[in-house]
Amino acid sequence: MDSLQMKQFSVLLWKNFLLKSRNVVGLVVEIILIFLLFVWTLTVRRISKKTSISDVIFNPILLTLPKFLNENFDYELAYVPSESNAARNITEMVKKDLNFNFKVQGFPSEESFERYIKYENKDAHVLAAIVFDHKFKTSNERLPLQVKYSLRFGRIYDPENLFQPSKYQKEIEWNTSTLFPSVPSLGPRNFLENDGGNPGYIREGFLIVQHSVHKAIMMYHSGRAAEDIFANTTIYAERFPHPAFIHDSFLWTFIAMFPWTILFTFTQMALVIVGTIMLEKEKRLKLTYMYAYVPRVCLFPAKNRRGCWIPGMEVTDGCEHPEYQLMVGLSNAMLWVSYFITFLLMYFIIICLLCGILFLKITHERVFQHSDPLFIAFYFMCFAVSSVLLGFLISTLFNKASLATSIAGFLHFLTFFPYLILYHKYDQISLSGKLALCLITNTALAFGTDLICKLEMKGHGAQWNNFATKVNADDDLTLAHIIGMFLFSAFLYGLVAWYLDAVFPGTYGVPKPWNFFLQKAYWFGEPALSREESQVSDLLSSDFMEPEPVGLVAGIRIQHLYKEFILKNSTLMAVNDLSLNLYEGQITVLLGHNGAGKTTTLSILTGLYLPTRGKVYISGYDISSDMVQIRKSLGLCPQDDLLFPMLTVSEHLHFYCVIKGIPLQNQSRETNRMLTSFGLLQQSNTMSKDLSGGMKRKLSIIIALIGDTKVVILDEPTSGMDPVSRRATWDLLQHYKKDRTILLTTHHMDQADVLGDRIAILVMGILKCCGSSLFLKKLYGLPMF
Ligand SMILES: Nc1ncnc2c1ncn2[C@@H]1O[C@H](COP(=O)(O)OP(=O)(O)OP(=O)(O)O)[C@@H](O)[C@H]1O
Repeated sequence: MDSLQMKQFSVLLWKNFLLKSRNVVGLVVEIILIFLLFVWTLTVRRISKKTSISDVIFNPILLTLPKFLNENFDYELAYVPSESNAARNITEMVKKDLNFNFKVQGFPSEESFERYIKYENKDAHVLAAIVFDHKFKTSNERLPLQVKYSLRFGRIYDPENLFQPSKYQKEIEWNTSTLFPSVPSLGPRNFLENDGGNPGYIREGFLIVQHSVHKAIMMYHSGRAAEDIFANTTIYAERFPHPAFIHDSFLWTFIAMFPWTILFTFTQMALVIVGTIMLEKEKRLKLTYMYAYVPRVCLFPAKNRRGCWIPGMEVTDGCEHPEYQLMVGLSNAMLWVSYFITFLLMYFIIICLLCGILFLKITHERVFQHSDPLFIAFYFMCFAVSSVLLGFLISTLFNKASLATSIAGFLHFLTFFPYLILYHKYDQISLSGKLALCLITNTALAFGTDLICKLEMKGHGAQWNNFATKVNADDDLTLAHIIGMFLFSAFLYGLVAWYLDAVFPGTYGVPKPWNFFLQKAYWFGEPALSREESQVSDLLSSDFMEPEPVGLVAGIRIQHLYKEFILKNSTLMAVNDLSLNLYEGQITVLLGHNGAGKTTTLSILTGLYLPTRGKVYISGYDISSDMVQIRKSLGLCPQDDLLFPMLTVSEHLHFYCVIKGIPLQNQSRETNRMLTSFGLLQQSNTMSKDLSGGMKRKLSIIIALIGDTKVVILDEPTSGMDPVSRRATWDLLQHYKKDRTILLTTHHMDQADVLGDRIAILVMGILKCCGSSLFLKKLYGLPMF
């Protein structure tokens, strides 16, 4: 970045922050919205009390069969494989040990047992199946000494109604694949229940059946010796005692609602990012609405001044102009970076508020007790980076603001769904599966907030020194992974957005070839050699074209220019084979009725539209390849005033002086000269929203002329001015035309007559005649049309 670019970038940020600071009401509204979202978090914090639980000593429990077994009902003990006598004998011994009238039934394979359960509706009948993991070659083959088996239990049935699954159905999942509960706790699990509660390894009969199987296997191998050992043995189960601890019911509620709260908190930002960029793209503003998004967002749709509904955005009047910032010489990269920094700053403010709510002692207890606020802020900032770039990506995919914003809102919630759907299967997902899911920003956010809550529940909190360690032994995913995935997905989103923005810039803007990134010129710029050396022209000579002036340099050369618009069922040739030279030191007026093609021609000259065919050279540079170079000396006054309503006249001029590279020491001389010339000196501290229509036009003309602009394009510059101001402006334009190539459009004959050194008349996109006012008067007589 050279020093001019540094200055341009700083002035962009200066402008954004200045505008933001003047929109205090909007900022307050946003803070209130965030605060409302978190009021309920604090309310839950307030109503959920911490309880001190004294040390817990559990009573021993005699292992018995489940209480819900009903004597009058047929229960079964199953075994696999049925052809093994050893398996059958052991199951019979288990039945005898349990002292219950089970029917013992064998199955050749585990699959056949499953079929029996599923298709013969026997799950209420089978208490357990003992599945031996051995290949028995003959039915009399003995069990090996090292026995491998598994116990399979059925569902719990309501003791009152054996054919109805228990209402605790969900809770009986035993999670046998994990060593620890996925949600950790400071105290013992289900500390009020002697038998450990759910999963019901004791109360559902698992321990007693397991003990009986072990007893049977030992007796099978050791016979009497084992029988003697067990003859006078009674088995009790007793949970470990636990020292006193603090039970905080809040965290149990919070872990369920925190990802949701975070999701809603950032919804507005997701909409704002896409909505802002899309509006600028759709309305050809790129950047000029930037001031509007910060404070003036709302949760409800708003209407812009053209009556279109924009979800969640309030649109400000007065700043519509085709990619103006690019046209006056800012680079696309600089615009994106300034978007990025400004949005990131917005996130930063929200994240600071969020951290304030999480870490300040607003109620009797802080929401987070153990985590490091700086780490949490860093974590959310990494999310913000990813989220901003995802917003950039979405905005490059669409051309319509309303559609893109709706889809962004929809995607914001949709991308949270993988977390919701997979929440109960979380333990079964491999690390690589989790990392793949973390490519979706909101899913990663939800996984991460979940981990933060778990670390809080463990009493460690999320800290710089533990963010790369596992939260529990069964979960490989750490906060370090999540942060890494935020940054990686941000990189991917940014890469795709950059490519799409270049190749599909939308309705306005010049698309680059698909392989632009392979071209040296993209990275190192076009060599200055592309500057046109000769000014040989093949303009048509006819009775309607005055011969070209001799000895003048053509600042703009248009050659066989065509612009075709594809409409629904037809095509429209807005500019048709236009060839024209515009000379330095002259004002060339493009005259034509409404719809003649004047603005379209100007739009091509400024790089807003790509020509369908033809060439245009400005200061010797080809517009198709050297637009960046051309824009450095281009001044533009668009048909609609491009002004920031909340900036004063002098702030506008400072902004554009810096962008045009005018040294600071010359700025006040330059701006004072211009303001005095145009009679705006008294209004220099007036905000542009308070200027009259004519004054706004004058300011737009000053912006076009300021700096070393060699080529000035003015689209109906005096529209809306009173006759005196018009006359004064004409005089000034005559004064400023020296060394400049000025192109001006109008439909007013008198303006063309007074101002135009040469007048080109366009009719339905076709150049009908071109020459001095005198030449045209001779040709047509008065009035011309
Ligand atoms: N983006 C577009 N898509 C389709 N048609 C367009 C587009 N822009 C302009 N046109 C059409 O091209 C023709 C020329 O329009 P243009 O705006 O260049 O005329 P103009 O001479 O500037 O008119 P005015 O004096 O009213 O501004 C018109 O018929 C217009 O409807």
